[in-house]
Amino acid sequence: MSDVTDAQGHRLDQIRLVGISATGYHGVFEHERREGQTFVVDVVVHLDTRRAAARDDLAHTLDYGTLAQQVVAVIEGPPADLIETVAERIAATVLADGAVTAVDVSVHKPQAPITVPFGDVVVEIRRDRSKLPAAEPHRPEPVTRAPAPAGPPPRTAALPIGTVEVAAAPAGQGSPAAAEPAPAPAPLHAEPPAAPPGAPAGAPAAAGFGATPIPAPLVDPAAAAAVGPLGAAAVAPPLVPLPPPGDVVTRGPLGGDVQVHPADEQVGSSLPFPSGDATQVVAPFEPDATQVVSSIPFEPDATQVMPFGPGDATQVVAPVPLDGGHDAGDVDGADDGVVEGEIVTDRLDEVPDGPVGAVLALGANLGNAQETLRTAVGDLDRTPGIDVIDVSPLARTAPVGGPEQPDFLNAVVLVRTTLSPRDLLRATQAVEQRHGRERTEHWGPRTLDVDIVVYGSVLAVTDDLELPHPRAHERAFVLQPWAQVDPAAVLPGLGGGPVAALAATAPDREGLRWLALDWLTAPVPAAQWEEPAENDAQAPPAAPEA
Ligand SMILES: Nc1ncnc2c1ncn2[C@@H]1O[C@H](COP(=O)(O)OP(=O)(O)OP(=O)(O)O)[C@@H](O)[C@H]1O
Ligand SMILES: Nc1nc2c(c(=O)[nH]1)N=C(CO)CN2
Repeated sequence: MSDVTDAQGHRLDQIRLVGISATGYHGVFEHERREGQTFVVDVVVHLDTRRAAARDDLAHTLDYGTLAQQVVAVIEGPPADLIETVAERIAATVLADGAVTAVDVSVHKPQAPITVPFGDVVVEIRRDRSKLPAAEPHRPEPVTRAPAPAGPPPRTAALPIGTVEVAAAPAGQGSPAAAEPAPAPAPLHAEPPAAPPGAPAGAPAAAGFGATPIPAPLVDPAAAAAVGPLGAAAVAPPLVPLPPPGDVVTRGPLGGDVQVHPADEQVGSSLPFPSGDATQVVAPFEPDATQVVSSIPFEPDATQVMPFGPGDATQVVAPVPLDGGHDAGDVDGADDGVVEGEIVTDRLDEVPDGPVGAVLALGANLGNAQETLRTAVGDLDRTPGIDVIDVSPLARTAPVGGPEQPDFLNAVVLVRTTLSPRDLLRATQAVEQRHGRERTEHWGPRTLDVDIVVYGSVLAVTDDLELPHPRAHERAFVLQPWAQVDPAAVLPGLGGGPVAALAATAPDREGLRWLALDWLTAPVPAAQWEEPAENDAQAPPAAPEA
């Protein structure tokens, strides 16, 4: 495949891991699921290896030993019908490391059930930060698990709710062949994949897709492929002992060659480091206050800012003006040297270097609510600096708080924005106003409400804008639609966590009824408003027949 370049057009370095083989149970045919066969994988990781080289520090690159184990875990993990799916899972796993710009994955199936003599069958894909994988990364189980039952792993498994933080297996733990099957990745879309080459007409569709407790997200597959799971970039590779220096070409632990290819030969270990210290490439999301506090400036690096992925450094924005006139703790505005009338800006006014994923929650319960929401989605998409990436199914929800009022219609919209957080707030408020929003009563009825649920992984508390939205973590009318459109989403910050799990326990979850998947294009039948079914809060309507 062609080279991958950085923003300046320089070829990126590569780590190649070739010929990793393991037994998997992937395939359309029953005998493939039963007996298993050998799968062979090649991976080319595109990244900048200079930082690691300059510091001679494994923490700043991808550990190829871990990479090999992850590949084996996917091969040996939950069966998929297609090697395309296996390739996506591997790509997602590799891209979960924020140091990686792009990855090429080839999955070979040399014993494929093809009825004519053949040498090999290979699926080769490239995924990067704009063409994201259409599968979830491999997430290792916590190490204290009961032994896996004998025999091939199950054909389907539950959505790995609650396994957002990866407890990576320590280096050398067990042989790869003895590794347990990974939990089933959550599918990104509900479209049944086509039968693989060689499969007879009418071969069963992929059972691995959509067979999760949470219904498959109801999105256009093309859009789904462009949208990364929020949790994806939070997965940090485990650290293992540093290999001997200078092993430019060594034998991989699984027999394949692993090669490190610096792209720029002149770059030596004494290279002065460009702006941005390693501390900026921080840490996966940790729901622990002591972990999320960081003093880094709000300068999302374009290569780190992943749509809906907290791969960028966690940013905590205190209400501090850029001129540094405040103490960080000085939030009361008193004696702060601010001249009345002066425009005070803080980091929420800073424009990001590249597009940032944000999640917007829309609600309406006055007027023609569905029409309002539909128009509002269009308004948002037409706003310069905002691209609508995906829209959740529509939910009818019982009002939470406030006076007695009609039920709401709620939906969640995933956007990518180049606006600063505060400009995004202004833009959403402009859309509210366009639809006649009046603020008369706290939590009162409204023609349109648009809240910013998250903006990248920014954590901020200021007078006019709080991120994530301070009540998002407890609102099923936000969490349920969000989990539908991004099942792997993780709400950052205190009280945050996997959105699907939060949704399942949110106090207002019983008040939610799904209305429509295709609500942007089709009217909601009035009958669905009147007679919500019992206990259907977890189940949005089935996708319309193709
Ligand atoms: N993340 C956020 N998204 C939207 N508004 C926010 C956010 N954080 C703070 N605000 C502020 O909240 C103010 C009140 O917003 P709004 O009138 O929409 O509240 P509400 O919808 O009635 O209640 P809730 O905030 O509980 O949804 C806005 O003027 C805005 O400045
Ligand atoms: N069901 C429901 N309840 C609410 C909603 C809402 O959008 N849906 N919004 C509120 C304030 O933003 C308060 N209560």
